[in-house]
Amino acid sequence: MSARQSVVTFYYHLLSQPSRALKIFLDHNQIKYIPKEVQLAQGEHLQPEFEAINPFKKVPCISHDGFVLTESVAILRYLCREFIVADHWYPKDSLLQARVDEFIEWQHIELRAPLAMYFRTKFLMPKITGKPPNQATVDKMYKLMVVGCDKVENIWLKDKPYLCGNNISIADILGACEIEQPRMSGYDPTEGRPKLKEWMNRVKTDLDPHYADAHTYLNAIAKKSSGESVGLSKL
Ligand SMILES: N[C@@H](CCC(=O)N[C@@H](CS)C(=O)NCC(=O)O)C(=O)O
Repeated sequence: MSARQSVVTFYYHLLSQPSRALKIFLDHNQIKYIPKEVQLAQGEHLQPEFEAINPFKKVPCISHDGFVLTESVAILRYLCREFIVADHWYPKDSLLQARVDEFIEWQHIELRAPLAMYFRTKFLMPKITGKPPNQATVDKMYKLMVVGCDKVENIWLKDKPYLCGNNISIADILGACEIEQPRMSGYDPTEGRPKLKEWMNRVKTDLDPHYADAHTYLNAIAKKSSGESVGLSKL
């Protein structure tokens, strides 16, 4: 267990993919934390009080015994060092750890960027601004999103049950939370991708009830015809 005495203070919002990944990891590993939901729709993250905590004005971030850390990947690695968690989450073995790092580095640009941008341009910004989406941008993001999801199906999951080998790791939590995001804008990456679908089910089974809990709000939006009739008061 951590040498530090205080519990983690966790700033998050559940429509944020990396926030969900962190919440699932904290809950699953029974790491005590004080939850601080940051109301993005109300611009709470832009207020001086939050800026004083995270100058980047984004979620997630944590504060642990006065040590503030941003960036979900850095936070997950920190938690794996500071708390007693099973080795498979971020293996100490150099080669196994390198495989986890390989996915985490890859996913920022090739998975997270297009999936998040598709969600943002097709669903989120029209909701916020009341203006129709820029179709050319939506189409561009759609194509990149399909390429990213195909790479998960055909390369990352080609011959192994989890993204980085035979065991679940922080890569799987981060990856699964990204894959969930475009469902809110009407695109389900598991359709037509059997390996990805099986892997998502495997990850959910491993992490429930915490996985389902973190995705309650997202599932409600995804269910209602791409969220058209769901308000974003909690965003
Ligand atoms: N690379 C960061 C991404 C953080 C990020 O982009 N957070 C988004 C939500 S997913 C946010 O807070 N956006 C608010 C804004 O940009 O105004 C991480 O992985 O933690």
